[in-house]
Amino acid sequence: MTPRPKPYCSGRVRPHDNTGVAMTATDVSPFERLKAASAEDWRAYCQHDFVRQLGAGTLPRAAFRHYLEQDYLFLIHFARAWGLAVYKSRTITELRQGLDMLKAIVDVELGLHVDYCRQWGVSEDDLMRVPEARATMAYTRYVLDAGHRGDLLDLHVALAPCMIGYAEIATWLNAQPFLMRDGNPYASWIAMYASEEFQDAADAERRWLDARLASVDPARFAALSGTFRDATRLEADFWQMGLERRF
Ligand SMILES: Cc1ncc(C[n+]2csc(CCO)c2C)c(N)n1
Repeated sequence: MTPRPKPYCSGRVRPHDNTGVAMTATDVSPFERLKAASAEDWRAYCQHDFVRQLGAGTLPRAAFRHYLEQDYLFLIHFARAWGLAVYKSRTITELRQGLDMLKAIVDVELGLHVDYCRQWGVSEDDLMRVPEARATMAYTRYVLDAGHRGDLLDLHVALAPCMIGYAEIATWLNAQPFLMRDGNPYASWIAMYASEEFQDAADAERRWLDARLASVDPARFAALSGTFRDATRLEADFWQMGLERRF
């Protein structure tokens, strides 16, 4: 699959545009500034060994199965997080957005996940019995707590590494020379997150965040950056949990 062009610039400030007028840091989108504030953690998450091995086709199948099992539990808690987004909504538009995400996960994605797990030798009964790993608990409960303590923006920022990270990971993988293009057992996983539908959803989330972040003051931006960094590190821990098959 051909990677799509990035909707935003890379996060580095271009010194000049073609008018010859010096550009400032404000030319970088607010979401890119959020990423830039956690650049090393973001890179460690998006370019984690789990991701690299998945792209190279060398990831042990047992590690991927362990990840898929935990991801089933993860999805259930993410559905709850969108339920919380409904509760935290102040407008009908926000409420409908949360409801649509909640319904998409409950009515569609969980079913697709069960089907996909079956292809990997994990039955629905197996999924029902999976004990929750600590990394799954830590990440999902962190996101729910960020939403409980804060407002809808705090919740969206905590959800951003999930919503946007996977889209960036798929785009990045498709551009890597180490990508196994033929016969990669993980090709359908990469293709799903590289799909136009998924990339469009990530773009919509970037736009939502850019609109909200544009009007926050520096202290609030710093606090949100902390939430974003925490959630990003918890995503990296989730990969590591898969790699080590840890509970
Ligand atoms: C650990 C982990 N992080 C992110 C995703 C991707 N993801 C899960 S739910 C959702 C939004 C609604 O579909 C997205 C993008 C995942 N599967 N597992």
